[in-house]
Amino acid sequence: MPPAKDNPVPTGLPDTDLFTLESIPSKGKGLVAAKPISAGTLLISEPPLFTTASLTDADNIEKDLGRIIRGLPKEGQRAFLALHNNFPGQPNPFSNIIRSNGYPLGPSSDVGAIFPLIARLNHSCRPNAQHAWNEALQRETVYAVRDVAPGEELTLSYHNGGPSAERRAALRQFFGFECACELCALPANKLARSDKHLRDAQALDERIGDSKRVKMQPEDALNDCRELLRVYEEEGITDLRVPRLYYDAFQICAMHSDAARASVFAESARIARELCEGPDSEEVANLKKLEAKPSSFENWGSTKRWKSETKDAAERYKNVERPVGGKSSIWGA
Ligand SMILES: C[S@@+](CC[C@H](N)C(=O)[O-])C[C@H]1O[C@@H](n2cnc3c(N)ncnc32)[C@H](O)[C@@H]1O
Repeated sequence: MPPAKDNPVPTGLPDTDLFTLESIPSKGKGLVAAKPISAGTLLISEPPLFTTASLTDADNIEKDLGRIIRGLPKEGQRAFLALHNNFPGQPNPFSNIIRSNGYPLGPSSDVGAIFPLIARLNHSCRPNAQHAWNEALQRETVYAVRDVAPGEELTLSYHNGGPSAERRAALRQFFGFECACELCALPANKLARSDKHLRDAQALDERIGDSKRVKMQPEDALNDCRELLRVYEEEGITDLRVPRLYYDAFQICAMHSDAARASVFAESARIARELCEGPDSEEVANLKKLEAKPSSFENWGSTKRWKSETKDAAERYKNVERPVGGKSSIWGA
C-alpha cells in the first residue's frame, strides 16, 4: 500500500531545504543555513561522483581523469567542471579541480573522491560541521556539530589545530588559500587568547600521546585529557577532536583495568562520535562494544592499578553527565 501523503516514510536522508549555495566574501561560493539547525542534524549524505581508485599510472593521471569525466552522465560532467579550481590557468586542470575539492574515502585511505555538494563547503578553523566516509552507506556524510543559526555559513575543517600562524601557513601550503574564517579574522586580543589555548592544546595532546607516561603516570595523563577537554569547551571545538579525546581517556583507564571509568569514557566517545558521524557510523558501533565490555579492548589491563568492574559504573558514576564534562570529578583517580 502506498504511504499516506501526510505520513511520509522516513528516508534517513537530509532535509534539502536546510541550506542554500551563496557567494561568500573572500571564499568564492559556500553553503549557508536557511533555517535553524540543531547539533547532530544530518546535513548531507552524498555518494561519490567518481573516485580516483582506478588512477594507478602516475604519468597519465590527467589523461585518465579526462576518460573518467567523459564517461560521466552530462549532469555529472557539468557538476565536476563547475567546481572551484584553486590553480586557474595552470596545466592539468582536471587534477587541479580534484586537488581543490577532493576528499579521501576515510582518514587512512589514499583513494580520493569528488562529492559535488560537499565540495561547496568552505573551511573554518572553528567548524560547525563534520564530514566522514560511511563505508556501509558508501556515502560521505556531513553532520552539524553545534547549533547553527539561519544565515550562518556551514563549514568543515580541512586542517586541524595549532595557533593561527601555523594553521594559515599549512592551509597556504597544502590547499593554496589564505584563510578568511571567523577564527582567523578575530580582533588581535581575542586571536592571541585563542592562539594561547591552541598552543596549550598542542602541548597537552603531545603529552597525552606519550605511552610511557600513560603507563607510569596515568593520573597526570588523565588530568591532561581533562585540561584538553576544557580548552575544547572554551574554544568551541565540537568536531572529531572531542570523541578522539574521550577515546584517549578510555584507553588510559583500560590500560589500568578501570572498567567502570573506561565504560563511561567509551560512552562519552560514542555520544560525541554520533554527533559527528551519525548513529550508523562504524566507529559508533565499535565504541558501543567497548562501552559494554571495556576488557575486549586490545590493550586491556597492562596493569591492575585502577582495577574496577563495568557494573561499578552504574552506581559510582550515576550522577556524572554524559558526555562527561571538564568539571566532572570522574577525571580524578
Ligand atoms: C572545496 S572548495 C570550497 C568551495 C568553494 N569556495 C567554491 O566556490 O566552490 C575550496 C576552496 O574554497 C576557498 N576556501 C575555502 N575555505 C576558505 C577559507 N576559510 N578562507 C578562504 N577561502 C576559502 C579556497 O579557494 C579553497 O581552495
